[in-house]
Amino acid sequence: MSARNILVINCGSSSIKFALVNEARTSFSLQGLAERLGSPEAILHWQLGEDKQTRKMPDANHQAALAFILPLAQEVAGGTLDGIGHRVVHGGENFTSASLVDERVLEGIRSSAQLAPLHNPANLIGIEAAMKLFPGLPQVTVFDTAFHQSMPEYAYRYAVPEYLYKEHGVRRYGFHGTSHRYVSQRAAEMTELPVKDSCWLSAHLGNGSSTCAIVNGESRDTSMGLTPLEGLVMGTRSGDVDPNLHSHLARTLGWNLEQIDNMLNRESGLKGLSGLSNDMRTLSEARAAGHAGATLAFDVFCYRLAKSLAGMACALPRLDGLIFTGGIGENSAAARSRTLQFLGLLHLRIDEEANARCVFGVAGEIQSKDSPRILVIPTNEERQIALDTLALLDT
Ligand SMILES: Nc1ncnc2c1ncn2[C@@H]1O[C@H](COP(=O)(O)OP(=O)(O)O)[C@@H](O)[C@H]1O
Ligand SMILES: CC(=O)OP(=O)(O)O
Ligand SMILES: [Mg+2]
Repeated sequence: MSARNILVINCGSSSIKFALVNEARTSFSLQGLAERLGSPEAILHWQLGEDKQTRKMPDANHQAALAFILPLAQEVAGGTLDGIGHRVVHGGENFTSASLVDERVLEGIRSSAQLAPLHNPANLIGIEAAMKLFPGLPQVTVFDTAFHQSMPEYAYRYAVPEYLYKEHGVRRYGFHGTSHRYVSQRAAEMTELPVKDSCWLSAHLGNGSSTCAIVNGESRDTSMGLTPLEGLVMGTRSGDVDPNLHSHLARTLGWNLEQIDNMLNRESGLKGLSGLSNDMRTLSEARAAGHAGATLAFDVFCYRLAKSLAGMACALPRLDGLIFTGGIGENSAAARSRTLQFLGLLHLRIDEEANARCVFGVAGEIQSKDSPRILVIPTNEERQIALDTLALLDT
């Protein structure tokens, strides 16, 4: 049998990553990224072999970007596609592993959409567009939530009445599972610590950000919860706030639920704190120019990240190291350094020269002597989704 080709579509909250993955090769024949979607700076980058191209798509949303991306992938793949793997953010308790798309699966994703309002609708747009263009191909969904199904009950339950869990599914699910799983496996390859005997903290820092405690290759706790709003400060999401903020805003400002949801999911985080941008690159430039809001947003982001990592350490029997990944984790040496200033009590110390080297896709160890390992590992959700898709097609 010749090596198979899988097209992977990863619709994030403000981006679409896509890749044509051949099971026999580690590099992608086609890969790309549509980013800053929904803004005047929306732009599509793709790479075909060595050839890099860029196309500005002002104000393009997910649908508009897919209308360009899918035909491009179809053309490059010719008749050689064996399946399509889709990232789906929220699978609730309905899905604990990858699934072949059918009406039941689509309904399951729709029913979880309220819990992931920035994501599941985007994921569905991707699946439906691909089904229309490639009706004969198997479509597979790989869920962010699946990896965290191994959390113990004391980590996933909220301290609210039991019937809310039993009858309404109110519990912590966690997200970014595909990324946390991928980087913990890569960490094993880089360090020769076997997956089955390893204890990692992982920080996935993108537009959405989360931390995870991974013991022997299994998630034991993670910072996101019922929805991808809990936990860290993110691009436009607040992360943790006092739960009474909701009733406070309703009582004092007369806000309705939609206004509160919108403020917490789309107007908060780095964007809300800085008053400038949700994008860490823009904030880095502004910080260098002395912008007070950008400096505060950066500090709150790093301090809250450190606090979350220290909390996650409770789930580990020992600490082998910390992994940084995601757009900010892979590229912002400044954010890594500032975060580690707050983590001295975990004996985590950074080597600034090594830290400065690990940007733009360079993986490596950045700890100083006598510190547990600190790794920078570019995530590759696309490759992991392709592998999961192939594994499902084999069953
Ligand atoms: N060179 C860089 N320096 C600092 N931040 C960066 C850099 N490159 C990308 N980022 C940040 O990474 C974030 C996007 O991360 P990414 O993982 O690509 O997002 P998504 O969650 O949409 O998949 C943005 O905040 C962006 O500013
Ligand atoms: C779950 C989540 O936050 O995803 P993203 O980082 O793609 O926004
Ligand atoms: Mg992402």
